[in-house]
Amino acid sequence: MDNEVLVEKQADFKIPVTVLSGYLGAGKTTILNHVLNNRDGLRVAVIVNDLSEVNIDAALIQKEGGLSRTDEQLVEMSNGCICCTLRGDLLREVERLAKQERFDYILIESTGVGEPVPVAQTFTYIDEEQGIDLSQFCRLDCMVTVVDAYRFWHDYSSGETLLERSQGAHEEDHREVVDLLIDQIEFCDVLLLNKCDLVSDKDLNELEGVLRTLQPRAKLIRTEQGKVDPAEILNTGRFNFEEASVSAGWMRELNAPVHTPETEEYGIGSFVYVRAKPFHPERLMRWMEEWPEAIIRAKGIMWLATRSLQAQSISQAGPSIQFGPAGLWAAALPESEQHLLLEEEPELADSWHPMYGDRINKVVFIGIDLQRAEIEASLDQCLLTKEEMQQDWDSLMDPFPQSQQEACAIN
Ligand SMILES: Nc1nc2c(ncn2[C@@H]2O[C@H](COP(=O)(O)OP(=O)(O)OP(=O)(O)O)[C@@H](O)[C@H]2O)c(=O)[nH]1
Repeated sequence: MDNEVLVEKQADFKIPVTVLSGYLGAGKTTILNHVLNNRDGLRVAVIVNDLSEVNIDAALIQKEGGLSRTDEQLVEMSNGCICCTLRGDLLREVERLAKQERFDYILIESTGVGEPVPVAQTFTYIDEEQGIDLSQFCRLDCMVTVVDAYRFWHDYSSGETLLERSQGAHEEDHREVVDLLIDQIEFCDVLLLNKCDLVSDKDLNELEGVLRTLQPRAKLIRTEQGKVDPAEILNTGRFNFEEASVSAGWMRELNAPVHTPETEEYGIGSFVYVRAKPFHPERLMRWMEEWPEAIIRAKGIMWLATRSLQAQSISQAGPSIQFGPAGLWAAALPESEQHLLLEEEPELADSWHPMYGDRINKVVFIGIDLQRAEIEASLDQCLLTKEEMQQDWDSLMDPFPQSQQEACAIN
């Protein structure tokens, strides 16, 4: 390569970044150490985020990761989470490391309670407040989520909040453990199913089927003691914000014109419930209180008869059911705005109801051995009857939360 080409190539170099997420104890540090010990001469800068003051993971990596003290660097970010309170610090730290032009790679271990989307946004959007555009120096290469194969179902069905486990990122952190697990799984490029040594083949196959349905785009790799080929998570070129944002299984199902059934071997399946009729709020509430156990994940929008202006969103994972306002229906907008919207989104016009416009119930259900006909029939019972359709909908009782602030767990 002549010198000019080489200089140009170096000027274009953007340091690749891999982010490891995954619930507490899933095996992130173990994986990081394994990758560092097999890094094949790459000069790596590592950022380790810990919620507590004492960064134990950093100490372990320092001891076991074999980083060269002269050529490489370990940065500890403690006492907060890089997806929220320490986001600004992450921006500045990555900018500082990238500008040194000493490293070939940046590896980040997020806290176990960190959400991947805000971390990915840190690399994708210009931060106006700090005037930093990380995309000038870095290229987010791969978002990795580590899943603990042994603890998954336990954590999934525990019904506990992070605060109840004393794992909250702050005193107001009311997130449920299962919602965090699902957020981490639904936004990633690679899923590492770790601790496979502790689970039978049959259970692993079933869990793998569930994870693939929740997250069809990511590459799924089984690991034991974090032993993964570094090439699977470094310099993969897999990250793409737009693709990752719409990669969740429920979103694909919702947008897929034709539903392709998953493998039936473990009875894992999904379907979309679509009805252009509103729900009777009290009957729907009762249905939700008796939520069928076979449903692992549900997500979508709902139309309550008492709320003709606003769509409601529903998001369920295990015992956690979140329900709350999701914005105005297009049919509730002034006519001029409606026209503009319909011009911009012609597919909205295709499904426009002459009386109710875009108001609709559209919910994806993912589960094991889902009794689709039964679920649909019982939900149909919660829709307004023919007679109720003619009555005053506003006079119905509505037990659901009224505002976004009130939006809460139903169970
Ligand atoms: N049996 C078994 N144990 C594992 C495996 N991977 C990691 N461990 C153990 O699980 C525990 C937690 O592993 P870590 O790598 O510290 O997990 P982490 O995700 O970094 O944990 P936090 O930083 O607390 O979120 C340690 O005791 C590991 O030795 C595995 O594949 N099998």
